[in-house]
Amino acid sequence: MADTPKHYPAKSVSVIGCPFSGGQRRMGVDTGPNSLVEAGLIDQLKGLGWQVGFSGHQAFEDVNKEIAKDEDIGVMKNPRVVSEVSRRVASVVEQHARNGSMPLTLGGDHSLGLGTVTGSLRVHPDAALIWVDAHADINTPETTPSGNLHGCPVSFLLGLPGTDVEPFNKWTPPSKALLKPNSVVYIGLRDVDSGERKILKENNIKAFSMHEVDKYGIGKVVDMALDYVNGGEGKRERPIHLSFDVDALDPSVAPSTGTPVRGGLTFREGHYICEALYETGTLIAMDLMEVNPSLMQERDAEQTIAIGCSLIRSAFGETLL
Ligand SMILES: NC(=[NH2+])NCCC[C@H](N)C(=O)O
Ligand SMILES: [Mn+2]
Ligand SMILES: [Mn+2]
Repeated sequence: MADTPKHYPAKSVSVIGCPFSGGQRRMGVDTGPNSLVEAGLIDQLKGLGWQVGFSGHQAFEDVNKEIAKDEDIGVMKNPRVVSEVSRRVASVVEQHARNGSMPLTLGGDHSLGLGTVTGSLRVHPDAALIWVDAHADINTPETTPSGNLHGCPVSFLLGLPGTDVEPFNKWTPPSKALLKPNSVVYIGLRDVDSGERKILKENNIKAFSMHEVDKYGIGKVVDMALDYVNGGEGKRERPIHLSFDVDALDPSVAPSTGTPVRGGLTFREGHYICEALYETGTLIAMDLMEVNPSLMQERDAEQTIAIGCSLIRSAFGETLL
């Protein structure tokens, strides 16, 4: 059991609330971070023995104001706003990680993952990415069926063909991509677009879909994922950035999210992933994304917020016994 994280000097976490919804089209996901904090997340983390830094949510008002004016580029929706927010998030995450405090980013939509993972990799260039999601979020501006950039962050992180587009290439040019295809592992996939499927195959990207979760069980899947990124059975050293989209969970468990897909992770499977990653001591950052409290009924929203908090607690050391 890890007490001090292996890649940080102390149990210190910085909570980065990102009230942002411009990577998709449903209202309300920008209120996710505040709902998680209002539900008591900060004190819960303190209760687990962490020093918690939180001084209010990121101020994106000035960027958000530009949304109405932000014309499509090709099929991309809100490209300038998404790019600017990711750019800022990358530098905030980077600063906290450099100061020795683990960034915990609360979304907001998953386009924010472009920023969080970029920030992590600037400080921990050898980090691997574990992306827990119903979706692969690896569309490029050429393959995206929706134009919603929350379906694209991983392709930008990898600098795939098609991502050399303005305004993203101004600050994160594909030629300087920090993430390699063999440093990514997916868990929970079940809604992958045909263009994404091709990208996953061509780049040989490791993915455990719900089919593998059913076949092997979550314990084995997480072990295989960790063995893969660490390059050896039982090796647990490599820094890991966990990007958790709450829609990885089944909609019966986490209903208040913008793109729910049935057949997802159970309550325990979701928590198990977080617990197992905590146990390795190698987590260097976590994202909890796509909690949208304004969808569904109030009871559903409360349930989803509560689960967001408990997934985070599991990743920060809450145990059952
Ligand atoms: N982060 C998410 N919830 N992504 C959903 C993406 C859905 C679809 N693949 C798209 O590109 O539009
Ligand atoms: Mn998703
Ligand atoms: Mn996602």
